[in-house]
Parts: sequence; C-alpha cells; structure tokens
Amino acid sequence: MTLTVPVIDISPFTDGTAPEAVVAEIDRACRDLGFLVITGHGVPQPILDRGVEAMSRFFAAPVDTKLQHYRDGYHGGYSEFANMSLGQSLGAEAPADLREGFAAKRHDILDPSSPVWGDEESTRGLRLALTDYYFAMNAVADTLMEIFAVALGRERDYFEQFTFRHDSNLGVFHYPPMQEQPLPGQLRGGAHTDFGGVTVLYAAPSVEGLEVWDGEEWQPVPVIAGTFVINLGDLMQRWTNDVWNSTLHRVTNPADGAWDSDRLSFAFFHQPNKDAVIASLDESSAPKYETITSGQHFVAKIEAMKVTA
Ligand SMILES: O=C(O)CCC(=O)C(=O)O
Ligand SMILES: [Fe+2]
Repeated sequence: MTLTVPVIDISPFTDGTAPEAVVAEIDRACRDLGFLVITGHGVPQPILDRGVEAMSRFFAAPVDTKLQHYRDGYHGGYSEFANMSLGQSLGAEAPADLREGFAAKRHDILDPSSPVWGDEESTRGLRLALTDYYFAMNAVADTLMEIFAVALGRERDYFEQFTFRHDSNLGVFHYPPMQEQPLPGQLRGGAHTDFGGVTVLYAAPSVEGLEVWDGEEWQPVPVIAGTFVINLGDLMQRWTNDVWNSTLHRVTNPADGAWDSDRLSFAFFHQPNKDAVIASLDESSAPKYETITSGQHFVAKIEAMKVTA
C-alpha cells in the first residue's frame, strides 16, 4: 500500500466538537509518513499575506542590503544563495541548495537590536510582520503538541514542560528563478529529514516542488491555498522510539519551461527547550536510543549541514 499525505481539518479538536477523531487521524499520519496537510488551523490569512509581502520585498533587495542582516559567527539572519546543503545533513557530500534564506529564533523576534534585523529603522516593518507570523506559528505548534500529547496517551498539556522556553527557528526560504543548468543532483532543496520536533510549513501561493519519499517513490505534497504542511522531525521520531516517523523530503527544480518561476516558503521548526530531556515516550517497546537533550541533538544535526567545500 502506498502511504499518502492526508489533509486533516484540526478545528474539531480546537473547538471540542470531535477531538478524538482528529487525534486518531493525526496519530495515523504520524505513524505513516509523518507528513500531513492541515486546514481549520485558525491563523488569519492577513498574517500570512503580510509575511509573504515583507519577505518578498526583503529578498528582492540587492545582496549588499540583505547582507546587513548577517553577522559573521551569529546563527540567524540572512544566508546567501547556495551556501547550505540540506542533502549534506545525511552525511555524504551533496551540492548546495538553490535557495537563499532568512532565519530568526524567538530571542531574535523579541529583540529589536538582534543582528538579524540590520538597520532597525528601515526594517521595522519586516520585524513586525515576522513577529506576528512567528507567534501565529507558535500557536499552531502548541495546538499540534496538544494533539500529539493525547495521541501518545498523555494529558493534553504534557509537552508544555518541555517547550515553555523554546527558541524555535523560523526559516524563510527564497528559491529564485533558475539562471543556469544545475549541477548533477543539485536541487532547490536536497533530500533531507528535519531535525527538530515538528515543522509548520507555509508555501502557498508559490507552492509546487515539495516532495516526500514514501519508501518507493517521490510523492508531491498536496498544494492547497491557505493550509500548512506539517511534518515531524528526527527529534520527534526519536522521542517516540520510532513509533512516529520523520521522513525524507526535498524541493525539486521547476520544469524546463518554468525556470522563471520563483518560490517562497516559511518553515517554523518547532524545537523543545534546549535543556529538555528526550527519553522514549513509548512504554510498549524497549528504548532504542540514549537519552539526549534537545539542544545536544540540534547542534549535532546543524553542524553536519554546512557546505565545507
Ligand atoms: O521550502 C520548502 O517547501 C521546504 C523546505 C524544507 O524542507 C526545509 O528547509 O527543511
Ligand atoms: Fe525540511
């Protein structure tokens, strides 16, 4: 049987009309590919639109302007085109991804003088748009963690103790129009699994390209305006002792005739508190992994992804 990416309306959980049904559907999806598309998430469209508008303007600026949002040695802010390789996180050499990005963690969002904002006066609009966006995603992640807790046989608020002072990363990625033939195997985003707990991805309206490996072939993730793609990261797979899955995915290049298209995506990588102790939540199986903190797990993963060539 081919596993698919289901589309799940989560509003019956939040409004209390049919929480068990939502929990059961999400548990199923997490056991299968660990990928799902959610509707009924309650995030107002204008918050998403403002984020898209602010980040489109940001990426359209000259590189010199964007580099004002970068400081050597500081994690976050602007990262130039093709300086990272998602594929490399799997351990082998892989070509750089055909994208540029911008990243902010919660401590950046809360600090107007963080290096990620560059010249605060001219970029205040960007900061405010991303602040609203960030906390909207935080709320979606909190709801998902409640659903996850119930699905894993815990109280609804179980994960709060692990996430209350999280410093999750919001990554915004711009995949520019293709200028030249890519290197062999070079993609907009190489095949990888996400590292953390759960990712909330918004890729509408410039959507096409995200694919998930179902064990046999690459499947396109359903593209539906106003929805989020949710996927589990490696930390959640480990935390559930492999009962749930973190699955390989990638962003493909546009077809030959569509090279002038660009693509924008927002990925909120929800990560538990740095000091959260991750030990198997599955009581029906012997633990397969050592206990680790969320912070240790993250650092090990991120180091592997840097392009060294
Ligand atoms: O841009 C996308 O649609 C997905 C990007 C992604 O998977 C990632 O950055 O982890
Ligand atoms: Fe990813």
